[in-house]
Parts: sequence; structure tokens; C-alpha cells
Amino acid sequence: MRVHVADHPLITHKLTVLRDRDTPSPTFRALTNELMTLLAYEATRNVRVVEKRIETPVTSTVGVAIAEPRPLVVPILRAGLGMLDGLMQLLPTAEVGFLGMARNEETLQPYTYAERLPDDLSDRQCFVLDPMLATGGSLAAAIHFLFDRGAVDVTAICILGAPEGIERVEREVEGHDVTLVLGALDERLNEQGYIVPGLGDAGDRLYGTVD
Ligand SMILES: O=P(O)(O)OC[C@H]1O[C@H](OP(=O)(O)OP(=O)(O)O)[C@H](O)[C@@H]1O
Ligand SMILES: O=c1cc[nH]c(=O)[nH]1
Ligand SMILES: [Mg+2]
Repeated sequence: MRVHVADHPLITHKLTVLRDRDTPSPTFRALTNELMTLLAYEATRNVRVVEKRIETPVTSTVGVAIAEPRPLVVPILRAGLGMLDGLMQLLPTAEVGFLGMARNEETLQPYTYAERLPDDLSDRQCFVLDPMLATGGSLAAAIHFLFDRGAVDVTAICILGAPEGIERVEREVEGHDVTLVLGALDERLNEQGYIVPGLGDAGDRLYGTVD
């Protein structure tokens, strides 16, 4: 697994506001969207393209177009939904599939409550969106869903990751083509499985609810 941690002052600045417990939901949503656009730039670096000949007003030239089959973007509900628009702004022709997953907050085991993905992902490049990579259980399960259906490579985009979770995902996806793009690598998990320093529960902060 290739791991890329963003290193950019604008990302760190936006993350600082996102982490602040006093940041309200509307600002949190707007920042998540902006951060996603910045992370998407790195995450789509290897998006597959094909050569395309076009006519400019001056001459004929060769550029590129996004290759077929189009990439599949998979936000992990709920919190991953907050990242979808930011990526679709850069990849407007991508297809979107959905995975609904929630972590049992006592056992920390993820369970899948919804799935709406194409049955056949052969030859597909996939982008998984989830702001939080904590124990790594949810992300590892999501990535396996995609490879089990034939995906060729998966790029996961997370805003924050904990070292414990990254190690677990790395172990569980060994042998597959996986890239992880992170906004920041945090210190650790606490006893409740929350990322430290983290930002709390991303889903609750995005949508203003408490589980
Ligand atoms: O790495 P893990 O230990 O599996 O934890 C990370 C998961 O926890 C959060 O979702 P949550 O279960 O809170 O669901 P939500 O998005 O509906 O809030 C987060 O968005 C990840 O999906
Ligand atoms: O810190 C964490 C860990 C899991 N899920 C979250 O939303 N936040
Ligand atoms: Mg949550």
C-alpha cells in the first residue's frame, strides 16, 4: 500500500479549523468539501486517461480524456458523503456507488447496512471516501468489497488517519494495488477507539446529530 500524507499549509490550516470543537456544522461541511478538493488533486494523480485528438481554433493537437470504464467513487456513509461533492467537482464524469457502514462503538467492529455498487467492477479504478481511518476496520472491509467484485486498484482518501489503523489496512490489503491519501497522520487511538488529537465523530459534526 502506498501512503501519501498531504503536506501543505492550506490543508493544515483548514484541518486546524475542522478539529476545533467550536466549529459549527455548516463551517465543518464547507471545510470538508474544500479539503477534499485539495486532497483530490493528489489522489487523482494516477487516474487513467487515453489520448484524444482535438482541433483547437489554430491546429490539431493531442490531449487526454478520462479512460473507460469511468472511475467509480464510493463514499462510506454517513461521514464519507461529506467528501463526495469535492471529488465530483474534479471528476464530474465518475460513477458513484454507496456503502453504508457503521462502527459498533462498544466492540469497534464495523457492520454494513447498505450497499449500492455495480455487481461487476472488472477493470475499474475506484476511489473510496471516508474522513476517518481509526482502527481501520471500516476501510479494510470497504476495500475488500471492491476487490471481491473485480476492482483493479483502489485509492482511499481520508482526512485523518491513526497509525494503528493504517497498519491494519496495510496488513489486510496486502497483495492488492491500494493507495491511501491522508490529510494528516495523527498520533494514536484513545481507549474508545477515537483518533487523537482527531476531530471527534465526523458524522455527528457534519450533520449536527449525536448517535
Ligand atoms: O476505522 P474504524 O475504527 O472502522 O472507524 C472509522 C469509521 O467510523 C466512522 O463512521 P461511523 O461508524 O461513526 O459512522 P457514521 O459515518 O454514520 O458516523 C468513520 O466515518 C469511519 O467509517
Ligand atoms: O475519531 C474517530 C474515530 C472513528 N470515527 C470518527 O468519526 N472519529
Ligand atoms: Mg460516526
